[in-house]
Amino acid sequence: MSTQNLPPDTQVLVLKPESEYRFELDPDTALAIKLVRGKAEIFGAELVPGKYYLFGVECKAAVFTWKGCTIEISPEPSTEYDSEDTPMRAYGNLHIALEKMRVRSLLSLSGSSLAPGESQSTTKPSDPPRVLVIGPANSGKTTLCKILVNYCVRAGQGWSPILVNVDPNDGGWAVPGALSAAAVHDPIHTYSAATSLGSAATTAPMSLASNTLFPLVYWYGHADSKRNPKLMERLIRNIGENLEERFDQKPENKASGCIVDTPALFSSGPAATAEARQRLIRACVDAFRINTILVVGQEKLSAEMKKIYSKQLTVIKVPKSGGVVDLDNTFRERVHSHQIHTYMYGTNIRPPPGIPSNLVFVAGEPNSDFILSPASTTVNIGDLSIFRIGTEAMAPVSALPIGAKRVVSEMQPIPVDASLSGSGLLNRVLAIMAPFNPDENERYDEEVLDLTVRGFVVVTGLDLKAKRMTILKPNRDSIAGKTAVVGTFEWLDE
Ligand SMILES: Nc1ncnc2c1ncn2[C@@H]1O[C@H](COP(=O)(O)OP(=O)(O)OP(=O)(O)O)[C@@H](O)[C@H]1O
Repeated sequence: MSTQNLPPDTQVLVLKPESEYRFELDPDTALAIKLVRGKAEIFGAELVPGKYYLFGVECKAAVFTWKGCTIEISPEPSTEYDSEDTPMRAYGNLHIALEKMRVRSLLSLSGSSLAPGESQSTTKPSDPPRVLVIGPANSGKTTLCKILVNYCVRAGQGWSPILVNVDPNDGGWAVPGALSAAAVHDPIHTYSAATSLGSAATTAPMSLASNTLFPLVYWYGHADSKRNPKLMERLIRNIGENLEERFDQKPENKASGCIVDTPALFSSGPAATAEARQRLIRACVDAFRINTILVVGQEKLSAEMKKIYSKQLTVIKVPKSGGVVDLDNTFRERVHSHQIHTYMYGTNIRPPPGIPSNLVFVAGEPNSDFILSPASTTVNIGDLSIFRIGTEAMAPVSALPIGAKRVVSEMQPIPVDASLSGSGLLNRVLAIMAPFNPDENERYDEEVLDLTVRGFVVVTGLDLKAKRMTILKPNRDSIAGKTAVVGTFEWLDE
């Protein structure tokens, strides 16, 4: 192919059928990819030919093709290679199996007695696929969830599966520390490490954009799911209880089922964590009425799951992709900071040189659609009731005097006085919660744990003398009179 009219530093790559081009971006670098021939997809989301797709914010991803394709890549990223060894055939088969469950479920929900080609004896009311994806750290759990959800919405059957993210390290559609769920109608695009579950429009749930997903969000407040397992468990159950009533329950949506992405805690680990792991898996299985567990790339975990659950549900071991990148803690911390920045400011990736900005798209949409402008306001400290949940205020058990018991439980909401110098609120992310039950008789001590999140703000300034604090928030809504919960995430607006 002629490279005469191509932007500088552009390479043209021909991919063989069932192979993929993998890339990893360094900080502050961007990449544009254009599909020029054939069909290609990124984690299940199809690329439209002729458009430049833009990637940034340390994105790591792969362009996969079933039948072969030609792509243009500008400029050359520091890490890139192509591979014919992918687990996509296994993932595709998995999708077909889940699709069959959806069709059977829809037929049973719409009262049809027979599926084409099925005899009376095999036709019985069927559950939609409710899938739990577990596996070790960096096994590609989130990526597999995305691929399965994307294949589902691309099937052209009007499905909208619910994607649940109970990995607080990931942040889902909100900020890190959040657990969330959303009904997905359109493919999820991968373009930045800060938005692993897609669209920037969803990173500011308090603002409205035309294509906004409306996630159901709960606030855990920490990156490590082992930090407060009881709280994790409670929030997981809360999401499960809310799913039914929150999302549209027309038959196509109900039959679409759900896919649950989990933290790496769920893989093997020291004996001490085994019980917590089992409890969290059990919480997910019960809360989402899971009927299929997918174990990514770990034989031992898959054997363990089969032993415990094989009587009640299907356990399937799925291969790990060789392309999954090992993400270390420094990278994850950087990503957390990018995620909070993205929540406030949106995504603004500068196109590589030579590519006109009007021709580049982020996730298939104009670049400018992804830029948000947050508001900074100063409020009286007393305008906001702030709580933290148990653990952070607790001394470790080993530090307590012999015989002494904890007086604060992991689940106890503790009021935080922002006017005290040691409040620790400066630069902290706060979740602004939905209102308490207006009926006084329905109120209870730990109610704040069960409230959903309306949005997130960051305390960017504290003036103890004037008893005022400066808050950065993604929109102009007033926060006066609201309740907030603080976790352990800090962020500097640089
Ligand atoms: N085939 C691939 N080619 C290139 N990069 C990939 C591929 N598959 C996954 N990745 C990247 O590898 C990284 C880790 O993958 P992913 O987040 O899916 O793993 P995980 O098991 O969910 O991680 P965690 O430990 O956070 O639970 C992500 O940045 C993802 O985009």
